[in-house]
Amino acid sequence: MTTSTLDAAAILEALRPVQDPELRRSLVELNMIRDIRVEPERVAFTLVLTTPACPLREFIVDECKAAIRQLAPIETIDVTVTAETPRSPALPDRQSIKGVRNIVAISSGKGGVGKTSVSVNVAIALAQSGARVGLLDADIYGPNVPLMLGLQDQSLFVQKREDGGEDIFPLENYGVKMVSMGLLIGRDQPVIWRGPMLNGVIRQFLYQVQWGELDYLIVDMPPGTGDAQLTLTQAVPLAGAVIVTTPQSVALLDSRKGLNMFRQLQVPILGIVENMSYFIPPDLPDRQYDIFGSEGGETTARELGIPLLGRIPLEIALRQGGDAGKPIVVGHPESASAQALTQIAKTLAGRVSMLALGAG
Ligand SMILES: Nc1ncnc2c1ncn2[C@@H]1O[C@H](COP(=O)(O)OP(=O)(O)OP(=O)(O)O)[C@@H](O)[C@H]1O
Repeated sequence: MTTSTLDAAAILEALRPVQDPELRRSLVELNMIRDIRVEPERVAFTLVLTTPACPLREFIVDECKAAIRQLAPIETIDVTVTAETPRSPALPDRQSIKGVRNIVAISSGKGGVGKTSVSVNVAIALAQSGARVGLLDADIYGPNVPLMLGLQDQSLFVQKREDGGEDIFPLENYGVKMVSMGLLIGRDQPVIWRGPMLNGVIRQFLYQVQWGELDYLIVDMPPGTGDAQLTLTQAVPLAGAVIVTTPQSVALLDSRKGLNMFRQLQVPILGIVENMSYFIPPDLPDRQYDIFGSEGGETTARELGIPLLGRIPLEIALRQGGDAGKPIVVGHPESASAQALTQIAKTLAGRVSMLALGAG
């Protein structure tokens, strides 16, 4: 079959009924189909997704090919997939960070639930998908991000500007740019900052870092709902917040307090991540033990009307990866927890784009 009777306009019309499954709008109307080329016996075009981490990439490509083949039985259809991540809307009383399209807060009601592990692995998984990613470790009470990224022995480069201000340059590993309050404060210094002083530091920190162009800035928040959380939430326009819980704490009031804070400040809740959901023994990786029951996260998410972004098993390799500065999505991408984290990153990216395009 040749393509002699076809032109780019015909291809575009054939693709018009194909919808973005999440946005439920035509790919053509969303300007996601570009650069159509019709050659003898071959059609090629570029598909511009709304996030490099699109969870439905393959599905959309297949739908496009099927739609074109309904028009004519063309064997060779080459689709070049790229992405342009939309920018979260600006808010009148909040100051955006230059070059940063979407800021995502990772929070938890209490400490030790795995918030930092989720932040680090999700950031790397997004970078692995091709996104430009930054990670801001704002958890001054447990600044473990540098350790988990294998950057604990480095120091931040701070440069004085002519106007008297300072520029802070992020460190980078596994494709993720990172700054940590911990690196700035110094590891041996006790964190004695309170209220106003801490708030000033957080603000300085947000706007002085030279991130460059980022699709996502992941912020590892301090646990709970204190001053630091309020400052962060009120300073920058957040694309949304993720709440990390464990099966035991998911039903507790703690995490609901966090939800209420974000709701009151009009920050969209992107979803709940249930960590340490079940146990996978290292010597029997096909087994899974639901130590705490298996319904908690799902039930709570449903009750609260918030998506459950995913459940991450308790796996020794996850802790070991964090301790060794080689997070599990890098060290053991085949493991159940790495796959859960990668899927969470994709779902999250999809939600952020949906909200940015006003389709939440
Ligand atoms: N799914 C998991 N499987 C195994 N170990 C885990 C898992 N999630 C977290 N951990 C381990 O639990 C400990 C606490 O995790 P992490 O530091 O990510 O939690 P956090 O909520 O950020 O804590 P903090 O409040 O201290 O910042 C770490 O040693 C981490 O490696």
